[in-house]
Amino acid sequence: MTRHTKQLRTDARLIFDAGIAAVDPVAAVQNAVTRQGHLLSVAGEVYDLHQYAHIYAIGAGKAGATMAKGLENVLQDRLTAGAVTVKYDHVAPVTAVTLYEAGHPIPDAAGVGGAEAMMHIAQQAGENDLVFCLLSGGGSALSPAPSTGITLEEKQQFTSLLLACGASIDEINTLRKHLSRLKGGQLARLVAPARLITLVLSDVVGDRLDVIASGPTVPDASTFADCHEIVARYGLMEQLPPSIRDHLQRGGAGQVPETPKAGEPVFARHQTVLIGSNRIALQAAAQQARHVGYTPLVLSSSVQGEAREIARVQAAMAHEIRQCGLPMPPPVCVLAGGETTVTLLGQGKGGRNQEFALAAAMDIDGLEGVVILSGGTDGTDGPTDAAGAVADGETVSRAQALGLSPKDFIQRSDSYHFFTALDDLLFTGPTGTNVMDMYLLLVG
Ligand SMILES: Nc1ncnc2c1ncn2[C@@H]1O[C@H](COP(=O)(O)OP(=O)(O)O)[C@@H](O)[C@H]1O
Ligand SMILES: O=C(O)[C@@H](CO)OP(=O)(O)O
Ligand SMILES: [Mg+2]
Repeated sequence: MTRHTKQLRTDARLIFDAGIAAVDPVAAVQNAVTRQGHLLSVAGEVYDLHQYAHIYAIGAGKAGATMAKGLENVLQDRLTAGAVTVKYDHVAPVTAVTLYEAGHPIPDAAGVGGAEAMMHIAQQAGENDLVFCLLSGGGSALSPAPSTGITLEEKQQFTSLLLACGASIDEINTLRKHLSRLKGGQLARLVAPARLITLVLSDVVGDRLDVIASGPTVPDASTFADCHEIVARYGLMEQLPPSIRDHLQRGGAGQVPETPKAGEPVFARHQTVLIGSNRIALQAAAQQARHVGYTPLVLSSSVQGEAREIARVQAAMAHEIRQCGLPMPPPVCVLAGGETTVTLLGQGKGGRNQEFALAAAMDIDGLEGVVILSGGTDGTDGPTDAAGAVADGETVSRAQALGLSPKDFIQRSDSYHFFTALDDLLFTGPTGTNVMDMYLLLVG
């Protein structure tokens, strides 16, 4: 006897929400940073607040406002000032910190204003000051500080080129770091000699600190030589705006200083803490799954690849569990996370999670007691107002009854309208956090 699909759907949503709650930036900051009187404890290290004249908060990222809020809750009147850039509308009620709302993924003039405010604070912070840097996904586009000679327009043009060429976030950010005055550890140079604590919410597979938001406060292992390789690999040289080509060429010839490397004294007074990640979200979701009666199985927080292909793997697991109880008998909740990609096929509307759910629906057609939920933890999947979508074994037959062909919708990259018609989009609203996506499979 399988659990009713409706119950599975309710449970899937509960499990997804528990994952998101675990990486809520306000809570995550307050878990990592605690205060007792004048003693501040940051992931095991203790700071005596009496030793610091001023405490500042700088940073950038989609979760910047909620991270700042968490820090204000802990530091209260000890926080002197701050400048944090967030994506438009990703705000939270903060008092000491000034929020700059700016464009993402293409940087804009508002972002330049935020980056300048952040660099100003970093520069004026002295030996007796403490600077918190709050970083989350989106931080790269939200902190444009083009190297001398490069205009914002050129950087915008270049960003569009980069995002469309198929390069990985690691490769994209290697280039960004070498065209910036603050990325790739250069912000740490400005903060020194002040004490620096960086709090990071990871939105990249592997949680690499030098990749998230282009690692403005950590050592950068990449070089101008790497930039040249990437430009060659994606055939970008001809399309580069002239100032950018010139800058990379001068960098390659040793005429522009490299980003700071590991071991440089600039990182001596620096602590970095990863406060939230996809793995942390999955673990909390798994706990919730157990709580509502499923055996949880966390597969991986590092899923990457074409959304519609990854979805087929999850659907295949559904078949195996249903048919022969392997790798575990129902009720089971298989959890995975990461960030897929979508090769667009048409002009429709959708996101990688909606596409995932649509592809999964086609493969679990007719299966009883199976629900698949795919959702972005930031609450916005692609250029839509949905976080993702939910599919079950009846999704395809319900669509067909409405005269809709799932295959046509996939071919038009129009998963949003497919799930709109079925009323199966997943809505959370902007969550204030951002640790990539979660893929849940429930077999009851
Ligand atoms: N019609 C569509 N169908 C499926 N995916 C889409 C569609 N349009 C855009 N996307 C995908 O949405 C992604 C951007 O999603 P978004 O949630 O804004 O990213 P992030 O949260 O990582 O910044 C792009 O990688 C793009 O491939
Ligand atoms: O800011 C960035 O560099 C990346 C990774 O952290 O985030 P996003 O893909 O959201 O722009
Ligand atoms: Mg998103």
